[in-house]
Amino acid sequence: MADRVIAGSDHAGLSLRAEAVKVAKAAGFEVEDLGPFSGDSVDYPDYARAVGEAVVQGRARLGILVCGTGIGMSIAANKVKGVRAAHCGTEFDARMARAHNDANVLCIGERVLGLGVGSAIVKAFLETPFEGGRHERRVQKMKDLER
Ligand SMILES: O=C(CO)[C@H](O)[C@H](O)[C@H](O)COP(=O)(O)O
Repeated sequence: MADRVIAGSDHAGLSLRAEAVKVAKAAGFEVEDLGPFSGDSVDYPDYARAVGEAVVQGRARLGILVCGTGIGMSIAANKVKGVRAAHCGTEFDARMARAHNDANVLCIGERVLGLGVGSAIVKAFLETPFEGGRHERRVQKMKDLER
């Protein structure tokens, strides 16, 4: 079965979400795109919840959330038990979020990053594996905080 990514945004993240979907498909992922599909104003917590729950339920291995800044999405997604959402502003952030934190949801801001930098961050997030080792213990301690 193909590796799966699930994506969502609010109205402020439509264009970067579309780019993220293209990047994920080009990297070989099967993509589920939860929308929205018009520019009407919507509420980011609704999409953060939908993507976060889908990842935790195993419908996709990784999630991508885009809003204006990425901040609201990350705050909301991290309230879903089992989500480790990382708000990333650089490719280095994205690589470390996967390699060290085993982040399962990427949160990015279209109004801050634009499409070029945003797409590069998505690519870095999707292509970086979790390193394990000493980071396993730390990730487990984060999971313990949820109990
Ligand atoms: O949640 C956010 C800020 O942390 C997002 O950037 C939203 O996209 C933003 O708040 C939406 O703002 P708008 O004025 O309703 O377009």
